[in-house]
Amino acid sequence: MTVVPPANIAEHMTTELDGRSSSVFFVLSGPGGTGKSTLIRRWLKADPDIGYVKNVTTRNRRPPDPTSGVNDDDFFDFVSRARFRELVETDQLAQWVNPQKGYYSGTPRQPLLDAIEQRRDLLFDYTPQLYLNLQRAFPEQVVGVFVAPPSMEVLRDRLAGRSSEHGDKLQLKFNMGVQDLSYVDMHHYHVTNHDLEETLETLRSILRAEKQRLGRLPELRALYESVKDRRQMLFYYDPAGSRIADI
Ligand SMILES: Nc1ncnc2c1ncn2[C@@H]1O[C@H](COP(=O)(O)OP(=O)(O)OP(=O)(O)O)[C@@H](O)[C@H]1O
Repeated sequence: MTVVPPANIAEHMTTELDGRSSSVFFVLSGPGGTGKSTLIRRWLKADPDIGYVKNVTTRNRRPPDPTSGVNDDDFFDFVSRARFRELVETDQLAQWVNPQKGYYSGTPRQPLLDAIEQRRDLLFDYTPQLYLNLQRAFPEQVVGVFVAPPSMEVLRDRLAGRSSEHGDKLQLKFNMGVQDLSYVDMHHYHVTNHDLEETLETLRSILRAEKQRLGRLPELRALYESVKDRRQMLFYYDPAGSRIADI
Protein backbone atom coordinates (compact mmCIF):
# COMPACT_ATOMS: atom_id res chain seq x y z
CA MET A 1 0.00 0.00 0.00
CA THR A 2 1.25 3.47 -0.85
CA VAL A 3 1.15 5.97 1.98
CA VAL A 4 0.04 9.35 0.66
CA PRO A 5 1.22 12.25 2.81
CA PRO A 6 -1.27 15.01 3.58
CA ALA A 7 -0.82 18.11 1.36
CA ASN A 8 0.75 20.24 4.10
CA ILE A 9 3.61 17.75 4.55
CA ALA A 10 4.05 16.44 0.99
CA GLU A 11 6.75 18.94 0.00
CA HIS A 12 8.64 18.37 3.24
CA MET A 13 8.98 14.58 3.13
CA THR A 14 12.75 14.81 2.75
CA THR A 15 13.32 17.99 4.78
CA GLU A 16 15.68 17.09 7.62
CA LEU A 17 14.24 17.65 11.06
CA ASP A 18 17.51 18.70 12.65
CA GLY A 19 18.01 22.25 13.74
CA ARG A 20 21.11 24.24 14.41
CA SER A 21 20.74 25.78 17.84
CA SER A 22 21.34 29.46 18.51
CA SER A 23 24.09 30.44 21.00
CA VAL A 24 24.00 29.62 24.68
CA PHE A 25 25.84 31.93 27.07
CA PHE A 26 26.49 29.39 29.82
CA VAL A 27 27.28 31.18 33.07
CA LEU A 28 28.92 29.48 36.04
CA SER A 29 28.02 31.81 38.85
CA GLY A 30 28.46 31.68 42.61
CA PRO A 31 30.87 32.46 45.41
CA GLY A 32 34.56 32.89 44.63
CA GLY A 33 36.48 29.69 45.37
CA THR A 34 33.76 27.16 44.48
CA GLY A 35 35.79 25.98 41.49
CA LYS A 36 34.28 27.88 38.55
CA SER A 37 37.53 28.73 36.78
CA THR A 38 38.94 25.24 37.39
CA LEU A 39 35.82 23.73 35.78
CA ILE A 40 35.91 26.13 32.85
CA ARG A 41 39.59 25.50 32.25
CA ARG A 42 38.96 21.73 32.01
CA TRP A 43 35.90 22.21 29.84
CA LEU A 44 37.71 24.45 27.34
CA LYS A 45 40.50 21.92 27.09
CA ALA A 46 38.07 19.05 26.46
CA ASP A 47 35.85 20.91 24.00
CA PRO A 48 37.56 23.23 21.51
CA ASP A 49 34.24 24.32 19.97
CA ILE A 50 33.15 26.19 23.06
CA GLY A 51 34.34 29.77 23.51
CA TYR A 52 35.47 31.99 26.35
CA VAL A 53 35.64 35.78 26.34
CA LYS A 54 38.18 37.29 28.70
CA ASN A 55 36.90 39.88 31.14
CA VAL A 56 38.68 43.17 31.55
CA THR A 57 39.61 44.02 35.11
CA THR A 58 41.49 46.69 37.04
CA ARG A 59 42.47 44.31 39.88
CA ASN A 60 45.97 42.93 40.34
CA ARG A 61 46.99 39.59 38.83
CA ARG A 62 46.84 36.55 41.11
CA PRO A 63 49.83 34.22 41.00
CA PRO A 64 49.03 30.99 39.03
CA ASP A 65 47.25 28.37 41.21
CA PRO A 66 49.53 25.30 41.38
CA THR A 67 46.63 22.98 42.42
CA SER A 68 44.18 23.77 39.60
CA GLY A 69 46.63 25.14 37.03
CA VAL A 70 44.41 28.23 36.69
CA ASN A 71 46.36 31.18 35.34
CA ASP A 72 44.74 34.60 35.69
CA ASP A 73 45.97 35.68 32.24
CA ASP A 74 43.80 33.02 30.61
CA PHE A 75 40.69 34.63 32.10
CA PHE A 76 41.36 38.37 32.27
CA ASP A 77 42.83 41.28 30.38
CA PHE A 78 44.36 43.59 32.95
CA VAL A 79 43.72 47.27 32.26
CA SER A 80 44.21 50.60 34.01
CA ARG A 81 41.26 52.45 35.54
CA ALA A 82 41.61 55.12 32.84
CA ARG A 83 41.28 52.47 30.11
CA PHE A 84 38.33 50.89 31.93
CA ARG A 85 36.57 54.24 32.07
CA GLU A 86 37.14 54.72 28.34
CA LEU A 87 35.58 51.29 27.64
CA VAL A 88 32.51 52.21 29.71
CA GLU A 89 32.15 55.65 28.14
CA THR A 90 32.41 54.34 24.59
CA ASP A 91 29.83 51.62 25.39
CA GLN A 92 32.18 48.75 24.62
CA LEU A 93 31.18 46.64 27.65
CA ALA A 94 28.16 44.33 27.71
CA GLN A 95 28.14 44.71 31.50
CA TRP A 96 30.44 45.77 34.32
CA VAL A 97 30.57 45.81 38.13
CA ASN A 98 32.41 47.58 40.90
CA PRO A 99 32.56 44.86 43.58
CA GLN A 100 35.09 46.61 45.81
CA LYS A 101 36.37 50.17 46.14
CA GLY A 102 38.73 50.95 43.27
CA TYR A 103 38.24 47.58 41.55
CA TYR A 104 36.22 47.28 38.33
CA SER A 105 35.52 44.35 36.09
CA GLY A 106 33.47 43.88 32.91
CA THR A 107 32.88 41.98 29.66
CA PRO A 108 33.58 43.34 26.15
CA ARG A 109 30.41 43.43 24.06
CA GLN A 110 31.68 42.80 20.51
CA PRO A 111 32.92 39.18 20.99
CA LEU A 112 29.48 38.29 22.39
CA LEU A 113 27.72 39.73 19.35
CA ASP A 114 30.15 37.81 17.12
CA ALA A 115 29.37 34.55 18.97
CA ILE A 116 25.62 35.07 18.45
CA GLU A 117 26.23 35.69 14.76
CA GLN A 118 28.32 32.49 14.47
CA ARG A 119 25.98 30.51 16.81
CA ARG A 120 28.87 29.65 19.10
CA ASP A 121 28.38 28.82 22.78
CA LEU A 122 30.33 30.74 25.41
CA LEU A 123 31.29 29.91 28.99
CA PHE A 124 31.42 32.55 31.71
CA ASP A 125 32.89 32.56 35.21
CA TYR A 126 30.89 35.18 37.07
CA THR A 127 29.69 36.46 40.41
CA PRO A 128 25.88 36.51 40.66
CA GLN A 129 25.90 40.28 40.07
CA LEU A 130 27.73 39.91 36.78
CA TYR A 131 25.45 37.03 35.81
CA LEU A 132 22.32 39.12 36.42
CA ASN A 133 23.73 42.02 34.41
CA LEU A 134 24.50 39.70 31.51
CA GLN A 135 21.08 38.09 31.72
CA ARG A 136 19.47 41.51 31.44
CA ALA A 137 21.57 42.27 28.36
CA PHE A 138 21.17 38.85 26.66
CA PRO A 139 17.99 37.23 28.07
CA GLU A 140 17.60 34.76 25.20
CA GLN A 141 21.15 33.42 25.37
CA VAL A 142 21.98 33.34 29.07
CA VAL A 143 21.65 30.17 31.19
CA GLY A 144 22.70 30.60 34.82
CA VAL A 145 24.13 27.77 36.92
CA PHE A 146 24.83 28.47 40.57
CA VAL A 147 27.95 26.46 41.42
CA ALA A 148 27.88 25.71 45.15
CA PRO A 149 30.64 24.28 47.35
CA PRO A 150 29.85 21.03 49.21
CA SER A 151 29.67 23.18 52.38
CA MET A 152 30.75 26.63 53.47
CA GLU A 153 33.52 25.00 55.46
CA VAL A 154 34.88 23.42 52.26
CA LEU A 155 34.60 26.79 50.52
CA ARG A 156 36.69 28.39 53.27
CA ASP A 157 39.31 25.65 52.92
CA ARG A 158 39.41 25.91 49.10
CA LEU A 159 39.85 29.67 49.28
CA ALA A 160 42.60 29.34 51.88
CA GLY A 161 44.23 26.50 49.91
CA ARG A 162 44.37 28.61 46.73
CA SER A 163 46.67 31.09 48.52
CA SER A 164 45.53 34.00 46.34
CA GLU A 165 44.05 35.89 49.31
CA HIS A 166 45.30 36.11 52.90
CA GLY A 167 44.24 37.68 56.20
CA ASP A 168 41.62 40.43 55.83
CA LYS A 169 41.33 39.88 52.06
CA LEU A 170 40.55 36.19 52.57
CA GLN A 171 37.93 37.09 55.18
CA LEU A 172 36.40 39.66 52.80
CA LYS A 173 36.31 37.16 49.92
CA PHE A 174 34.59 34.58 52.13
CA ASN A 175 32.04 37.13 53.40
CA MET A 176 31.29 38.18 49.81
CA GLY A 177 30.69 34.51 49.03
CA VAL A 178 28.17 34.31 51.88
CA GLN A 179 26.33 37.29 50.36
CA ASP A 180 26.30 35.55 46.98
CA LEU A 181 24.07 32.85 48.50
CA SER A 182 21.13 35.29 48.53
CA TYR A 183 21.05 35.22 44.72
CA VAL A 184 20.63 31.45 44.31
CA ASP A 185 16.93 31.68 43.39
CA MET A 186 17.73 33.85 40.37
CA HIS A 187 19.60 31.02 38.61
CA HIS A 188 18.18 28.31 36.37
CA TYR A 189 20.23 25.46 37.90
CA HIS A 190 22.11 24.59 41.10
CA VAL A 191 25.10 22.25 40.93
CA THR A 192 27.25 21.28 43.92
CA ASN A 193 30.91 20.91 43.04
CA HIS A 194 32.03 17.80 44.99
CA ASP A 195 34.12 16.02 42.41
CA LEU A 196 35.44 18.00 39.44
CA GLU A 197 34.85 15.35 36.75
CA GLU A 198 31.32 14.58 37.95
CA THR A 199 30.45 18.27 38.13
CA LEU A 200 31.79 18.84 34.64
CA GLU A 201 29.68 15.96 33.33
CA THR A 202 26.56 17.46 34.93
CA LEU A 203 27.31 20.87 33.44
CA ARG A 204 27.82 19.40 29.99
CA SER A 205 24.48 17.56 30.25
CA ILE A 206 22.73 20.80 31.14
CA LEU A 207 24.24 22.52 28.11
CA ARG A 208 23.25 19.59 25.87
CA ALA A 209 19.66 19.85 27.09
CA GLU A 210 19.59 23.63 26.67
CA LYS A 211 20.66 23.19 23.02
CA GLN A 212 17.49 21.15 22.41
CA ARG A 213 15.09 23.85 23.58
CA LEU A 214 12.70 24.56 20.74
CA GLY A 215 13.15 28.28 21.43
CA ARG A 216 16.80 27.94 20.36
CA LEU A 217 15.98 26.24 17.05
CA PRO A 218 14.62 29.08 14.88
CA GLU A 219 14.63 27.28 11.50
CA LEU A 220 12.87 24.21 12.88
CA ARG A 221 10.28 26.35 14.60
CA ALA A 222 9.60 28.16 11.34
CA LEU A 223 9.31 24.84 9.51
CA TYR A 224 6.78 23.39 11.97
CA GLU A 225 4.86 26.65 11.86
CA SER A 226 4.66 26.44 8.07
CA VAL A 227 3.25 22.90 8.02
CA LYS A 228 0.70 23.51 10.76
CA ASP A 229 -2.88 22.80 9.60
CA ARG A 230 -4.78 25.69 11.11
CA ARG A 231 -8.17 24.07 10.53
CA GLN A 232 -7.43 21.28 12.99
CA MET A 233 -9.29 21.33 16.26
CA LEU A 234 -6.96 20.13 18.99
CA PHE A 235 -9.39 20.64 21.84
CA TYR A 236 -13.14 20.29 22.16
CA TYR A 237 -16.00 20.74 24.62
CA ASP A 238 -17.92 17.61 25.56
CA PRO A 239 -20.45 18.64 28.19
CA ALA A 240 -22.75 15.67 27.54
CA GLY A 241 -19.90 13.16 27.65
CA SER A 242 -21.01 11.74 24.27
CA ARG A 243 -17.49 11.62 22.83
CA ILE A 244 -16.37 9.38 25.65
CA ALA A 245 -19.47 7.23 25.24
CA ASP A 246 -18.61 6.80 21.56
CA ILE A 247 -15.15 5.38 22.23
N1 LIG B 1 35.83 19.73 43.09
C1 LIG B 1 36.93 20.22 43.71
N2 LIG B 1 37.56 19.49 44.64
C2 LIG B 1 38.64 19.98 45.27
N3 LIG B 1 39.20 21.19 45.05
C3 LIG B 1 38.61 21.96 44.15
C4 LIG B 1 37.45 21.53 43.41
N4 LIG B 1 37.09 22.53 42.57
C5 LIG B 1 37.98 23.53 42.77
N5 LIG B 1 38.91 23.19 43.69
C6 LIG B 1 40.01 24.02 44.19
O1 LIG B 1 39.43 25.15 44.85
C7 LIG B 1 40.21 26.33 44.59
C8 LIG B 1 39.29 27.41 44.06
O2 LIG B 1 38.89 27.08 42.73
P1 LIG B 1 38.75 28.21 41.58
O3 LIG B 1 39.89 29.16 41.64
O4 LIG B 1 38.48 27.47 40.33
O5 LIG B 1 37.41 28.94 42.13
P2 LIG B 1 36.53 30.10 41.46
O6 LIG B 1 35.11 29.78 41.80
O7 LIG B 1 36.87 30.26 40.04
O8 LIG B 1 37.00 31.38 42.27
P3 LIG B 1 37.01 32.94 41.77
O9 LIG B 1 35.59 33.27 41.43
O10 LIG B 1 37.53 33.68 42.97
O11 LIG B 1 37.92 33.02 40.59
C9 LIG B 1 41.33 25.93 43.62
O12 LIG B 1 42.55 25.80 44.34
C10 LIG B 1 40.87 24.58 43.05
O13 LIG B 1 41.95 23.73 42.77
